[in-house]
Amino acid sequence: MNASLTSKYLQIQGVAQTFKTAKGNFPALRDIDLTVGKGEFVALIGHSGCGKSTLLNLIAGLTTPTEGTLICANREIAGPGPERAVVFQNHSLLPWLTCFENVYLGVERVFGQTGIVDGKPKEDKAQLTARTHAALDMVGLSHAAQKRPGEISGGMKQRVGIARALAMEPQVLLMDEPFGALDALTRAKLQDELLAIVANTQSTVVMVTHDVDEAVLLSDKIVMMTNGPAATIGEVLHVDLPRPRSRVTLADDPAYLHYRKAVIDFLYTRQAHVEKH
Ligand SMILES: Nc1ncnc2c1ncn2[C@@H]1O[C@H](COP(=O)(O)OP(=O)(O)OP(=O)(O)O)[C@@H](O)[C@H]1O
Repeated sequence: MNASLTSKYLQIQGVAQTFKTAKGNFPALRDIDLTVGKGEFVALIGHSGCGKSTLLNLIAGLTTPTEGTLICANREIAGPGPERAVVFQNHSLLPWLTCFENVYLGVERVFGQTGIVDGKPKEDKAQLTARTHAALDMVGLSHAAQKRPGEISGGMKQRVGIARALAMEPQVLLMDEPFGALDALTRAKLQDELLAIVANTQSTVVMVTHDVDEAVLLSDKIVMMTNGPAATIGEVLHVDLPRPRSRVTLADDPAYLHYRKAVIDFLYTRQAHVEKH
């Protein structure tokens, strides 16, 4: 892969999104320009309603922009694709299937179809099963493969959602507040697991979060968004902390505290949220 494609793997150019509502047009996003390099970890942070999920959905190809273009690996994003997998906050597992079956479903869709998918030929059942087990193993859930979502904890369900996305071997992992609904300890554990997995898979990640510490700990770039309506990118903070990162070591690292303060200043001083009544 050439250097220019590596540094401009994901390109968002002049993107705007306006929704048609009963009360007329609602401009959610305007003038979004962003470049993400291959293997970069990017956090989208901003106050509630500023358009983080709207931007993520555009990258996922679940919606199309009113203006502008999104490009992934030199190709315009025209819809969802197996190279971009999404992990939602509420894990969205099918309750009647086991953890194994929930992951297998996605694996089969990407690698089990007849014909050539993403340059790879069709795989047989044994190969699909092996892929599924490998993904569950990566998130430490081999022991729960035969359990149904109703029989496991929230953190475990979230892990299944991550395993399902990872099993598709996506080039880009899109995560919409994946740990938002979890308690602080489970959240910390999954953040550490995600750091290790991404270091291993070299995936490009775009993650929506509300959590300043999560953004600084995980990211290479923090994209800070202004308040809506017509939200845009206020500032991009480059986080140059060496990897692997340890939350314990970083807790009193001056560079970490500097990045943390920069995000807090942006959110609570420059973009102080004004509640609308
Ligand atoms: N389909 C839609 N139709 C109309 N308005 C929408 C639609 N989707 C989102 N919006 C509006 O666009 C704005 C951005 O929404 P979005 O969900 O992207 O924000 P967010 O930053 O992800 O919020 P949160 O952090 O609370 O999840 C909000 O004002 C929302 O009400």
